[in-house]
Amino acid sequence: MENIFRSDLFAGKTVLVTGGGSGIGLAIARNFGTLGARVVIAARDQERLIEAGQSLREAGIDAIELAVNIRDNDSVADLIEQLELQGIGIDVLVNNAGGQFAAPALDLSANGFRSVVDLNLTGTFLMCQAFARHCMNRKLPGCIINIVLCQANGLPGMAHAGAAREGVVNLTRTLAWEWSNLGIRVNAVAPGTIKTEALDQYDPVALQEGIDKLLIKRMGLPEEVAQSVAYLASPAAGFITGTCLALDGGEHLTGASPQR
Ligand SMILES: CCC/C=C/C(=O)SCCNC(=O)CCNC(=O)[C@H](O)C(C)(C)COP(=O)([O-])OP(=O)([O-])OC[C@H]1O[C@@H](n2cnc3c(N)ncnc32)[C@H](O)[C@@H]1OP(=O)([O-])[O-]
Ligand SMILES: NC(=O)C1=CN([C@@H]2O[C@H](COP(=O)(O)OP(=O)(O)OC[C@H]3O[C@@H](n4cnc5c(N)ncnc54)[C@H](OP(=O)(O)O)[C@@H]3O)[C@@H](O)[C@H]2O)C=CC1
Repeated sequence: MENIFRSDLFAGKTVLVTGGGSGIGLAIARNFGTLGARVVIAARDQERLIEAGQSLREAGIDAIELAVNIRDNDSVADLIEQLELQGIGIDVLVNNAGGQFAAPALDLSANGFRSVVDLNLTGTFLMCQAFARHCMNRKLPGCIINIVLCQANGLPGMAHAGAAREGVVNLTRTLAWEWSNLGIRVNAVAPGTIKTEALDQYDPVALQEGIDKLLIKRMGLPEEVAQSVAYLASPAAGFITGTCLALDGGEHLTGASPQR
């Protein structure tokens, strides 16, 4: 996919992408790297992360891998501490790590519901808070982009994820208010169905039914998400905060297809 941005747009900037070792997160990291940024990719699976980091370096990108479990406050604090010890300042945080499983609401155990809220909502909050403190320490502005899900019309078959991600959209607005005085812009991107390996765990028939309902009848590409995120982090979006950009072929109008 053609990159519409200037190749030195993020020169001198460092971007931290959670879940940057795979799928959409890796595409986001690669895109920022291609536009001149140093990228830090962070997730749990070290083997996958190192492989992803190597692929970025082979493409000439300055990339660093670090471990984090965003559900664990100590792990999040440790990530930021390691960066600060190495003298690495983060300018842009992309909260991409997340996920869920499909299950009817009546079948969800309390622990299953809690684990998805914990990952997607609490984990995102912990990363945002640690980043805002990091910006305060540096006395520099910052930018947060939260990757959510298209959940505007409800998310049948994924009640936990819909609730958690709607929570992140509201959190995005609230943090935009609270941290405006720190010069931190906070926005979200809500992708619809995006072609990544992670989709293998969903019912292909249900996915196709969703695509058939769309106004733009195809899956989105990770690179399309990456370019939207780059736009929101760029000076061109300097007047934008507290928004959620739908990147979903119209799914926010047509409604989600029930997952089974
Ligand atoms: C259209 C699609 C668009 C979206 C695409 C994407 O998002 S792509 C991205 C796609 N990538 C991903 O989605 C990957 C991300 N997924 C994950 O990281 C994890 O699976 C997790 C956060 C969902 C749970 O993490 P965890 O370490 O806390 O897991 P744990 O093992 O400790 O279980 C906790 C509770 O959850 C329950 N439970 C778990 N799985 C299932 C299931 N399949 N079924 C039913 N229940 C399930 C489990 O039984 C337990 O409850 P119990 O028995 O004690 O009452
Ligand atoms: N593909 C799609 O259609 C859509 C995806 N999304 C969202 O976009 C994001 C990326 O999705 P995609 O690339 O497709 O799927 P992936 O499963 O490849 O990405 C999820 C990433 O999150 C990381 N992650 C999960 N749990 C944790 C944790 N506790 N701490 C740190 N990192 C964690 C994973 O790495 P590791 O396991 O190594 O920790 C992985 O890299 C997810 O939030 C997903 O829900 C939203 C809409 C649609």
